[in-house]
Amino acid sequence: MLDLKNVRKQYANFSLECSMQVKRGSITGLIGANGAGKTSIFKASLGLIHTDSGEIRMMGKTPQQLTNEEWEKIGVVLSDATFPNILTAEDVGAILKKMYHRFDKADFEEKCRTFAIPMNKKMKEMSTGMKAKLKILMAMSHQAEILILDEPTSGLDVMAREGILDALRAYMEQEERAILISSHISGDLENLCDDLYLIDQGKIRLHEDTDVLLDQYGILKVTESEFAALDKQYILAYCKEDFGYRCLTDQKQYYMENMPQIVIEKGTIDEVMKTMLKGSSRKGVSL
Ligand SMILES: Nc1ncnc2c1ncn2[C@@H]1O[C@H](COP(=O)(O)OP(=O)(O)OP(=O)(O)O)[C@@H](O)[C@H]1O
Repeated sequence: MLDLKNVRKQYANFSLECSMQVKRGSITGLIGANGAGKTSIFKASLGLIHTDSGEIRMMGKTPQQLTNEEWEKIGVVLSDATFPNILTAEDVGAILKKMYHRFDKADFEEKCRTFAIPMNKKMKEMSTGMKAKLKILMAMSHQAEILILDEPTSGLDVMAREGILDALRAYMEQEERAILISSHISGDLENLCDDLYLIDQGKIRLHEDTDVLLDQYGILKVTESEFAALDKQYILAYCKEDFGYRCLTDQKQYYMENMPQIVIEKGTIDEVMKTMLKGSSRKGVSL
C-alpha cells in the first residue's frame, strides 16, 4: 500500500535514511523521540517534501502520479495542517462534502456527537482535544483506503484516546485498508499496531511484528560479572546501568532456558526503545 525504499532527505543538521512498508490489512506504527524524523517520513510519503533519493510508492504510484480520485483514498492527519480556525465542524463537513465524493455526512455528524465535538463552535474556540478528535474524524470521513496519521492522539485524554483507538480498529474491519500511525505514547501503538518501526536520528533501528516484540523480546538485567560471562549471540543492544548492564534480546526463551538465574523482563515497547536508544548513546555501546 505504501512503500519507501532507501528514501534519503538531507537537512542542514539532520539526515533521514529510511525504508519501510505499510501493508494492506495492517496497522503499522512508527515510534521515535521528538525530532527522530517521523513527520519527515509522513511528508515524504505524501510528496509534501522533496527527497534527495530513493523510491516512494503510494498504492503503486509516486505521490506525483496520483490522480485526484486516488488522493481521495488517502486520509491524513498532520500536526501542522488543518482548516482555518474560524470554521466550525459543520463548515468543515460542508467543505469535505464538496472535496470528497465518498464523504459520509451522516456518519461524520454521528461521530462528532459520539466524540463530543460541538458542531457550531469555531475551531479557535475548541479545546486542543476537540481539535485533535475533529482532525481524525476528517481523515476517516471519506472512506479512505489508507490513513496516514502523524501523532493523532497527541493532546487527548485517556478516555478520548481509547475512543479514537476503538474507532481506528473499527475502520480496519473493512478489508484492504491500512493505517500508518505515529505516536510517542507507546501504549497506544502496542495495543493497536500489527507491526512497529522504531526510528532514531533519521534511521530505522528496528522493525518487528508487535506480537513477536511482546512475546520474544526481553530485557536482561545482569551484573558486571554476569555480563562478562553472558552468551551475547542473541543480544541486540546493551547499555550500562548502575546495577550492571541492561541487554535487549529478541530470543528471551533462549536465555530463560540456558541462564535461568538471570533476571529477564518483558520487552515492552518502552523498554525496547530505551535500551536501543541508550545502547547507541555515550553511556552504552551498540553491539
Ligand atoms: N524544513 C526543515 N529544514 C531543516 N530541518 C528540518 C526541516 N524539517 C524538519 N527538519 C529537521 O528534521 C528533523 C526531524 O524532524 P521531524 O519533524 O521529522 O521529527 P519528528 O520525529 O516528527 O519530531 P516530533 O516528534 O518532535 O514532531 C529535526 O531535526 C528537524 O529540525
